[in-house]
Amino acid sequence: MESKRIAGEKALEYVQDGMTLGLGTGSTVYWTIVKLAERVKEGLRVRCVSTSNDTERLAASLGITLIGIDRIDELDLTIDGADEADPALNLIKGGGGALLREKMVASISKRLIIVADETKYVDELGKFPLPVEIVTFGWETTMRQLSKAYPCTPVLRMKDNVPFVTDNGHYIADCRFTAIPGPERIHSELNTIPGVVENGLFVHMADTLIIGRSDGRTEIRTRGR
Ligand SMILES: O=C(CO)[C@H](O)[C@H](O)COP(=O)(O)O
Repeated sequence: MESKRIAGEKALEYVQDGMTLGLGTGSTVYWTIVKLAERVKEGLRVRCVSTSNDTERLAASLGITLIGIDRIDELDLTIDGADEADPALNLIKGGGGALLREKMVASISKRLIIVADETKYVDELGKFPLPVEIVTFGWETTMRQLSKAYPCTPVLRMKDNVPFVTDNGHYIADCRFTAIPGPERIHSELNTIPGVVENGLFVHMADTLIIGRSDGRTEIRTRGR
């Protein structure tokens, strides 16, 4: 928890007065949001777009100003978490089920900063099952299509013994790969399968990765442009 807190709070150094921000989802960005709320109470002026109902509730409860995504064309900065990040800063996201809104928000952000503890930084993506958001209609068919197209085993995500439903009313298929050596190709191909809404690969999207270490230090990695 401490390394998540360190990473999450460090991201505040990139936030400036007057910015419009994207707020990610999860237990690391939680610390960013709590710290942001402290700064807002001290007078920082920001407007934020949230990536999930959970984040919206948290941010609103802490007095952060929220606006709908449709009210803006571009965000100055989005801060979000990740389930895995590789040296090229490609990511697996969606462990919390918010990948669709997270990707939409990231796609209109001038800069995407990822906050994560050191366990998330990997040489190659793929140990964490890749979350794929799928429509509920014909979900078993979509899962069969996924396992025909890729060397992966899709498992329907469950919560409290019933299928987990995303904020958008969809299911999640967690796809177990042994490795994802070519994330670019898989990322674009996956979304061509009918029934797939979006997948949790974020390719060439993150600009900066803030890694929180268990020894209390942070490490910053930046994507080469
Ligand atoms: O992608 C996500 C939610 O959809 C999260 O950012 C990801 O799962 C990381 O979460 P945490 O910071 O709790 O480890």
